[in-house]
Amino acid sequence: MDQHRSKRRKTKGNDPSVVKIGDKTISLSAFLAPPPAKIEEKAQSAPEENGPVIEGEKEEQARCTDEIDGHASRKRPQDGGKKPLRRSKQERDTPMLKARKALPIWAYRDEIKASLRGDKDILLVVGETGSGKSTQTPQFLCEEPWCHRKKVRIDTNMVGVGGMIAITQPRRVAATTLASRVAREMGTPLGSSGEGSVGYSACSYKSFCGIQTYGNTAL
Ligand SMILES: Nc1ncnc2c1ncn2[C@@H]1O[C@H](COP(=O)(O)OP(=O)(O)OP(=O)(O)O)[C@@H](O)[C@H]1O
Repeated sequence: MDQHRSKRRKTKGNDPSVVKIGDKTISLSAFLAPPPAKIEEKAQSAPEENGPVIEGEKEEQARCTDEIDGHASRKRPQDGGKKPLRRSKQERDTPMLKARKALPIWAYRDEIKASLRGDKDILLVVGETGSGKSTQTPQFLCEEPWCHRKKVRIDTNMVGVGGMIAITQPRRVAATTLASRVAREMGTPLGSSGEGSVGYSACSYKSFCGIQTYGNTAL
């Protein structure tokens, strides 16, 4: 038994990569050492191992200064081969924001916002059905400083004015659907429904949007 075992496997000297089976000596060094080409390949891919970069993200990193909803996102200086620059979750476009950006009206958002600055009070927007007039225009405008709620003095009283966008829809179902859609796009909960009107409290600027059917009073 001992003789049989010693015949099966003997190593030569202290070299662990050499195995002796019977009267044959086999060197495993070629199998144990990684091939040189692979080492080179690994060295090249090493920086990516610091943090996997999602496909297309490199491009996005380069476009880090892209405007998102009118706010320029932060851009970090190139750090010479350190960890790849990654955009935070908030900076990445959500599927909803991507869908908004794909609407025809998105390209005109700056023009729409600029048109109502200064002393201009009225803007008529004409666009195809589904181009984003109802869902997007209020979201563009509620970011404007003039749309924010302000306190003004009337006689001796300080009163809050502005901070409201009223949107009319001819049918209650249409109003509810629109309110629900815009609330989802803005990431705000739907407001409580008042009698004969539907509305949602909107956006972090504390503006308020009321979506109404004709004939109802503003929220
Ligand atoms: N409730 C909803 N669910 C899913 N997508 C919606 C919803 N409401 C609107 N959308 C999407 O938003 C896009 C813009 O809709 P919006 O109502 O703003 O267009 P519109 O220009 O006002 O159309 P219309 O002239 O018919 O009122 C639609 O094309 C659709 O893709």
